[in-house]
Amino acid sequence: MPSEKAFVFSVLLITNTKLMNTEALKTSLRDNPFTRWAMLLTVGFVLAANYYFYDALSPLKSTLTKEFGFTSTDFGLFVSVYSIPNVFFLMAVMGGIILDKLGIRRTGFMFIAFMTLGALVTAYGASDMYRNNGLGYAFMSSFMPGYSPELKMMLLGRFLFGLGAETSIVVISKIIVKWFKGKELALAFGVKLGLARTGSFLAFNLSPILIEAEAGWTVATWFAAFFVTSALLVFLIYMMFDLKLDRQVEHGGLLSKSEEFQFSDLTKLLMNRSFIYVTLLCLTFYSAVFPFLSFSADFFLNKFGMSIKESGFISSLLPVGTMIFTPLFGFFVDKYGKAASLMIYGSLILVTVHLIFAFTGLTPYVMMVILGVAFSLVPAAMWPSVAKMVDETRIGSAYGFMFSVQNLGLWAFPILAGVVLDGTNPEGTSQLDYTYTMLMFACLGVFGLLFALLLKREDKVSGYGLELPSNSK
Ligand SMILES: C[C@H](NC(=O)[C@@H](N)CCCCN)C(=O)O
Repeated sequence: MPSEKAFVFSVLLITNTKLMNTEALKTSLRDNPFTRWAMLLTVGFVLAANYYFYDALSPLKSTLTKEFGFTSTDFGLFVSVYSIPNVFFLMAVMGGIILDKLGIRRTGFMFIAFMTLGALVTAYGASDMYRNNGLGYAFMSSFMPGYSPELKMMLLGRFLFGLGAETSIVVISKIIVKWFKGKELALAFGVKLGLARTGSFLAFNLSPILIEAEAGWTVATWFAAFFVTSALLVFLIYMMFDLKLDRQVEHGGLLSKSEEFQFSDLTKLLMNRSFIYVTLLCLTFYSAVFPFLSFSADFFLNKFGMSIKESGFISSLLPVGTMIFTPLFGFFVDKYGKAASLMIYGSLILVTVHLIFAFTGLTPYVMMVILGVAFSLVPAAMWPSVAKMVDETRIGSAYGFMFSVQNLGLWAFPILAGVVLDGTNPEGTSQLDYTYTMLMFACLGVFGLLFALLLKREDKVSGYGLELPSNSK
């Protein structure tokens, strides 16, 4: 009889605990749509600041030449140094491993802090305070006299910025999965990209206005740096909610021990042909877009004789297009599939637009919107496709690896674009000819197209179902 009572008591206890756990899950913060989307907006702000800073100096290339004597190669170096920590120290991959070990809050804070420090150092390197023999000026003047002390300090700043920025994107992807898994995940990814691109859009339009400020053109660089600093503060708010959610679901974090990165995972990834093709597409496609975007305002300024403001505005049409189209194509991929085909169409459009830029004088307004369609088709189809090829528990390592490979292109091609520009234009020329630079970007697009075709062909063999709707796999 006592044992019978004990049995009934245990059953009641287990049932009660289960009920309490279910209740906790039901009422956790992530189950409240308002809180979930508010969290997306919070981390979206961090991403927007990240993308704003990345692009803030692109419409100011001619200003940097006027103020500091930057050549096109110097500008290319400045753009590309962002990628050095991610290519040569595999920071995006390492960041993913650190993320698995330390969790979202500590990793996020650490890398966004690096990003902030880098942004502030860059703005300081361009400031009058530094140029009037400020801290570090004498040191930066004491070596490599071929490079100005301004350029050297700004390179150091952008290096630190890049070290933090890429891993913070990986952290934010994990955050989206944490809050939206089993809910509106694909849409959330689309909106996240849209918010990120809002940062680029603002950068191309605000920087040309801010350089006209009474306090001097460096208001543009300080504003960008303070935007990133505010993102660090906003992330602190996110951390409070993240902690609360973790307490509610009674887990230390989203990832379990078995999800931790192992080096054998990388070997498995490298044996997967579909993954290799999508990574190579990521490398070539993004190398034909981001480095192009960094030079685009200067290209419009030189080819069409536009003002800094107008050329910045045209560049910003690319992110505007993506803000609208990426969530739409994401929705399409979820519902109807055709991801591999969309990547082919996106690559084809990219090549066509770059060739038009190289050889014709067609209005860049329409072309940039069309390029925005290409830049929505490929990302909207690419990132969810990786989730079909790679086990969900390895998705962080897979994205980290892709980011590191992609950064090889984001490092090399801005430098090459600058070298090609300097090499094909006589020194001191008043109007730069971009034909060869544009041809270089078109060639990258051709390689992207080839990898997209191979990916579609491979999909028939591997059976990952890239052409099928999201929920059918
Ligand atoms: C998601 C993807 N972002 C990236 O690929 C980053 N590794 C590079 C970002 C560089 C410019 N901010 C994207 O934006 O589509």
